Amino acid sequence: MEPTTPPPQPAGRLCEIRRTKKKGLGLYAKVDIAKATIISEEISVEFDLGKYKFSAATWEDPEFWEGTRSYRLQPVEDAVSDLIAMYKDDAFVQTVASQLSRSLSVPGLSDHANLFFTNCQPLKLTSFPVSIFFGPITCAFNHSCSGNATFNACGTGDGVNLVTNVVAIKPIKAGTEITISYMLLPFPTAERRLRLRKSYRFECVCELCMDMNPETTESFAKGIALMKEIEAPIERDNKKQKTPWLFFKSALQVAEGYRKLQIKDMRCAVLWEQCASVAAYHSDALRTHYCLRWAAAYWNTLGSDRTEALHPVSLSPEKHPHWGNTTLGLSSMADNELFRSRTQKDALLGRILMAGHEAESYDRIKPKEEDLAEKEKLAEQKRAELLAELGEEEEKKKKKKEAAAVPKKKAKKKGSKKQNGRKGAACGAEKGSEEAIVPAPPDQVVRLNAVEDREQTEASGAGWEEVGVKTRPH
Ligand SMILES: C[S@@+](CC[C@H](N)C(=O)[O-])C[C@H]1O[C@@H](n2cnc3c(N)ncnc32)[C@H](O)[C@@H]1O
Repeated sequence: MEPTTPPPQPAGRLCEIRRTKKKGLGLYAKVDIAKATIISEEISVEFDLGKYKFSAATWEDPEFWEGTRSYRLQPVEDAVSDLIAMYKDDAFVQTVASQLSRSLSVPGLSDHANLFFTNCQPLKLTSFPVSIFFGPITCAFNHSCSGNATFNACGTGDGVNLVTNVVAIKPIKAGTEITISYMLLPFPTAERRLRLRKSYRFECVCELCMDMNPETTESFAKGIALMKEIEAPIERDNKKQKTPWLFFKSALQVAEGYRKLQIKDMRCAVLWEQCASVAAYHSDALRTHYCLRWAAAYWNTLGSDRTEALHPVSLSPEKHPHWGNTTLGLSSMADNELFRSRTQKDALLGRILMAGHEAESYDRIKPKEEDLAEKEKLAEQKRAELLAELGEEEEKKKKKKEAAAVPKKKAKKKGSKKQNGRKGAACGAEKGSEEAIVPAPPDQVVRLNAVEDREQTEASGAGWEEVGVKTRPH
């Protein structure tokens, strides 16, 4: 018998809950919804996943799901009893949790554990893993491998509650089902379905999975190949000892790749934010700027107010003496008298962050020609100073040697010829004090150039990738 369609339930101004054909309940647009509109917003429950010892392995482990009542379900039970205790006054949480709690004490329950998890989303916010237990509206959004909306979790600012909002990533016509992607699924259809089955225990019936059109499949396959290609540097650097520098370098490539693929979700925002943190940590204000702008632009598209929270990222926790402090950037602004007042600083940072939705291309932050000329002049001066310094040093050493050699020379006149032939500096010293400032031996020149190159590059930011990876301390 066909299930009776429940009367539309109030879900908000823009969407309502209805019965779908094959997926139980779902959310439908009541009106035409423009891209980037916040469709729903509600308080959700946040868990510290670490506390319940859910590792990525458990998540993927078929035994975890297949097993009857095994010790593996203990974390679910713990989580549920904590839920009940924590949300005494929340009718929704109480109903779901007590249902789960009852089910959990019956053998053969992996489906119920699954029910719990299908209404949860594992997330890695900041540095700790958390899972979000969705509120009653958010948990009614069905999945699609090419969803027209995305969910997004952000703090309410009180440091306690977590808001989940669902934001349109495409224009959605009235009457269309609103779907989100439960997982990041840059895989071919068969693999996507397998992953969904393993993690969420349903057979996906979304349009992309049902679409056998070779064109779509082919373009999707191309997308995946490209995605793998762009994510390869991070994979590779992860295998090597990952350093912040390497991370930044490959993260930028990935971010650019996401942009080319027109992927616009939390991944992008988080990635740019991480890049910004790395750059800010190293007092690289220009790159901090650049990455923060991208992060802000993505969060904004997702309808998040996280832009506000980005401000602390711009404050470099530690200044590294060697790493390009610029007078233009956020790090130095943070130290400036003018910006000590919080409101002033916030206003300014706000302007900076919001100013460049279409952030300049990476190339544009390379130094201008005239800056380079100026830097070259300075480097030349520095080089001359260093050479002079080295000359003085050499002279001192030479005089010391001379003083030490005089009694020996007297004793062994023949031996002095050999000694002179060996060292240029010593040879010059013997000829007279004007010739004491001799060109440094080749190894010194090389070292000098290396120092100079690095200083120049660090100050300008040019050649950052190549030089940065090799020479910067991590
Ligand atoms: C978070 S709930 C969504 C609301 C659910 N349809 C309901 O009636 O409560 C997730 C469940 O919806 C169903 N579902 C969601 N997306 C689906 C899809 N693309 N294909 C098949 N089933 C889906 C699965 O049963 C899944 O476990």
